[in-house]
Amino acid sequence: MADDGMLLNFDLGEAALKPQVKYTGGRWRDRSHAQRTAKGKPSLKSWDGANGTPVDKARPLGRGDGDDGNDIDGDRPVKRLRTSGETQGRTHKGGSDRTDAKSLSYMTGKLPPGSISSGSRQGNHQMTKSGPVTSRLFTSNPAQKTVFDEPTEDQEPTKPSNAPLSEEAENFHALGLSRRIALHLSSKLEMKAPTSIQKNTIPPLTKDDSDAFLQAETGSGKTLAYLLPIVQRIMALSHDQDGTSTGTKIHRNSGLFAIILAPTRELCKQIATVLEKLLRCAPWIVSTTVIGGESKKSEKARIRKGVNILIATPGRLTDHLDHTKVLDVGTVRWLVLDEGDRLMEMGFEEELKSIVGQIRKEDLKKQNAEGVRLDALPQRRVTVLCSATMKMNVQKLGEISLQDAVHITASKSDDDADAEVNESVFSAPAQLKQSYVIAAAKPRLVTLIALLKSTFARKGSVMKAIIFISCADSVNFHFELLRSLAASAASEDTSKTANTVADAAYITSPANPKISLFKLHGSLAQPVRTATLTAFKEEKEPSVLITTDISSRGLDVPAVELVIEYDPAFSVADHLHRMGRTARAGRAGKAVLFLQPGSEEGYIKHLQAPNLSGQSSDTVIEKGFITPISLPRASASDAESPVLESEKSPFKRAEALQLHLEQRLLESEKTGSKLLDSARQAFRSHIRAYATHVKDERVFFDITQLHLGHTAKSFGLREAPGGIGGGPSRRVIKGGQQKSGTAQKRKAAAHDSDDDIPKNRGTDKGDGMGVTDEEAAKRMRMKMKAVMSAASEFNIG
Ligand SMILES: Nc1ncnc2c1ncn2[C@@H]1O[C@H](COP(=O)(O)OP(=O)(O)OP(=O)(O)O)[C@@H](O)[C@H]1O
Repeated sequence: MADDGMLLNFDLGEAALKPQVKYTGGRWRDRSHAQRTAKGKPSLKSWDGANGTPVDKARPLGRGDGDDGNDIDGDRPVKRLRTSGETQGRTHKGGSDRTDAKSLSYMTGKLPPGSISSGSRQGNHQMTKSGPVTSRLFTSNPAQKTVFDEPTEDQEPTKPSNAPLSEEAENFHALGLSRRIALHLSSKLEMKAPTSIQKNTIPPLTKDDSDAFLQAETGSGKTLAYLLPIVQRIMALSHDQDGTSTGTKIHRNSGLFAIILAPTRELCKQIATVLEKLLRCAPWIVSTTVIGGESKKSEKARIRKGVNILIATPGRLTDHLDHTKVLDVGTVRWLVLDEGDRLMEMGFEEELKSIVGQIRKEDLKKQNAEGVRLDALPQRRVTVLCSATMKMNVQKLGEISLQDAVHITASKSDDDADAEVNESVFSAPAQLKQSYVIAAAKPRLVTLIALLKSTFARKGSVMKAIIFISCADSVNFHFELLRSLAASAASEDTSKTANTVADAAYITSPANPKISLFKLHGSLAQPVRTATLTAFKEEKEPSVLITTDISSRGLDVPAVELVIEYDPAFSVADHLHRMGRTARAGRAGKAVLFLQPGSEEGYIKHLQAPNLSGQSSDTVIEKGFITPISLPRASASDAESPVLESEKSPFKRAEALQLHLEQRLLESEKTGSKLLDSARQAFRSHIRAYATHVKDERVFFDITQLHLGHTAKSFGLREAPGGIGGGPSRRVIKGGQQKSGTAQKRKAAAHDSDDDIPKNRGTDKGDGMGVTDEEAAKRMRMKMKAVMSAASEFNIG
């Protein structure tokens, strides 16, 4: 019975069970009174002997909130027993926050309506007959310290800080771009005026030959800020400002003039798309990508045919520099390092040094192979470093790559720019509405579902949302858990996105009966990654992308209106990049950060975000589960979705949903769906990933404060699985009690599927998102060792 999900959810207090006397006949009030007198309980108020304080009486066996029409307390809301250490001050409207065994078991299909099972409650756990326990959702959660501000009246909408400037004030031609480009931007790309960073970048980069460090908010148009001057100056070889031909013909074999490096394949492809659109006004200029995960042979062939602008991941470019003889960097005038801090963070320092070194080593050719003078191009090699945030490692990258660089920001004056640098206010776009939810570990999962459910309750309120999760295993699990069962059962789909796109369950509403669910992480094959991202961008129905930090940088999907950080980012800079997937180019957007009560609450102040609003998981659950929850259909042929209709209050629905999810996991063992295994694996990787927050922020994300049992519940597990660093199966990390085998720890670290850590650079020299090899494992161990110093009791470094 351990795993059959038959739960006995009765609250009998701490006292030993006494034999029950059953009273029949007469009025229910008299029966109730007699029953209570027999138990020596004169009134409904009881006394908590342990605390010496009066407490609300726990509900007797088998009496519900009216589920069975046998409610002894009539309409009076029945409160649950409060136990020590439990969150204080919760008042759940509409009755008890717990769900009776009877209704839950009925809901999970294990008990017929009307039947009652017996058992005993131990602490805050529910016993099944054979002993294993399942912890209740709303009890024994750590108390939250944060006091939420009263919601203020609707304020004036904040003026977007990353929007294009007004057309009257600025235009691209006035900044020094040719009429041809300016016309193309306004007529074909619908860009009439530049953004601030474009306004400040285009003039110096089109006229001067200095290196530059571009820094501006997410979604402020940095890509075009560096691309436009490059295209302008290459075009100037063959056409003057008014578009008149200079008589010089430039074509794909005229030389490689610019190399753009970006940390992920997705970002490279995105930059390539922007550039392709731009080059439609100068089709004689040819660009291409060289990125990991694609055929090196065809990349070589494209390089041989000739290319003027190359977009690459550092690993793959180093590979081509070493092995592709036709790759001549003598004519290269620009090296752009997009998302510079991320490039360094991913461990590409050696590759970057090698690339910069090789490009500098080559003599600068003043004319190309055909003898065409390259005077319109910079007379020295220009390096442009680009990021929304600046970490210390960017400084190092600057030292490696920049010489006499100018620092260009979106600010109006140099003074403002200095202030930005000094104060490190590389903030989120002003119009982005930032908020956080304090959710304890146990109700985290249902809180997420409640948030999504209220998000999609109204048609058109949100079209696209992104959920950030710390590691690939956890992304896989949450995708499988939240997808429609009918879709996974009937999987005859052989397309690339067969396992990464599905209909969502649980979060649909009458207004949005179809919501598409997507998953993306670095352990997926490159064609799957590309197809999934394209499908997400093109999806017309409301859609949710569950992803790792692989999507946190540069990804530009303008229709994203909501970002949820279900697992907090590993650093504040990453947090800014994640939130920056919404509120782009002046659009509105919302970002919600999940934090747990306790040390994580300190992160709120650390963020120093203006107008950051907070709410409790109770509030989210109340809003989200105000209407019944649709459970997934068991098969495609089921006409109606089963709905949790028997549960009437949002909190009862939340508990019922949690039990349903736990039940699904247990039943998956029988059906062979591997959901339980996936949950266990996700849990392990999640714990490991939690230990990799940057050192300065580990005071908030303190692994010693994590309660493994409670965290397991957020993965639908009834107990914490073993295998975290090779230790025993049930552990609570507290006070450095943990010990585990080193060999297994190394193994665990080496197989961590966290996308934040490059794994594949020893062999394919790609972008670090692929199969683990020995060298990568060694580097990873070193990195893990470094980041794990504060978690030594966890011993997985
Ligand atoms: N002048 C402009 N007018 C209107 N839209 C623009 C303009 N410039 C860029 N955009 C749009 O703004 C969005 C964000 O641009 P981009 O991806 O270059 O931002 P970014 O600053 O590089 O962001 P991140 O730091 O997140 O990578 C894109 O959808 C782009 O098409």
